Amino acid sequence: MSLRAENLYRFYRAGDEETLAVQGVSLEILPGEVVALSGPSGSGKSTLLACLAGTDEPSGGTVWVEGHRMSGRSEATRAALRGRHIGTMAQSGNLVAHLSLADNLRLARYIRGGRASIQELLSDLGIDHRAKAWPHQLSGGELARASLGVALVNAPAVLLADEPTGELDEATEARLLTLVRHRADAGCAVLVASHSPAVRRTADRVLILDDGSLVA
Ligand SMILES: Nc1ncnc2c1ncn2[C@@H]1O[C@H](COP(=O)(O)OP(=O)(O)OP(=O)(O)O)[C@@H](O)[C@H]1O
Repeated sequence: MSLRAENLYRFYRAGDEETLAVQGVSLEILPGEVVALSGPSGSGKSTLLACLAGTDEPSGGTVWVEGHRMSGRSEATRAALRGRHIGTMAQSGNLVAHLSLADNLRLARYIRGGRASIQELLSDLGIDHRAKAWPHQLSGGELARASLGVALVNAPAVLLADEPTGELDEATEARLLTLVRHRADAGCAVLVASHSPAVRRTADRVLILDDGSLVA
């Protein structure tokens, strides 16, 4: 179970111009696996992740999460499925600027119906001492861990991360990847889109996208 996609396509159309960002991608991510999604800039990684998360709708093909069909459903249904089963962590972060770190986590927990202890989560992430800080007061590494906290607040079955370590130094990246690995060991299915060699080394498998198609 966890995450499965079959024959996904995503076209973008702007006037006469058409971009085929994802072409015939099939994949499955199982509980306990960390899978890296690699590929050159513009190869379709973010587009594929958005289709898997249900924030975008594929032009063709099907996505299932925990056995529920995600694609071809209304936006509200996709949002409900995502809230229940998927944690997402994006390049641009996922924190509300005018709330403290702890309040961000409380808000995410409220929206997604989780029951996790915020204190415990902050302490697992090693940022409990920053609970009252606002996002702009956090370092890059703290911000990345906070974003991971928001993604994990309802203990999702699937974690989808888009370049989560892009702006981190090596030590901070290693720390974040250890946290991700612990979640996988607890049964989460993890897919991380990244250019980073450290992410590829941490992963159990590496998928490579080229021009929208999986080539490995
Ligand atoms: N909203 C959009 N409208 C039109 N074309 C788009 C849109 N979003 C992405 N594209 C195009 O789709 C292709 C795949 O883009 P995508 O962002 O998925 O690649 P990526 O592998 O994540 O790139 P990067 O590693 O640079 O983040 C690119 O050619 C991009 O220009």
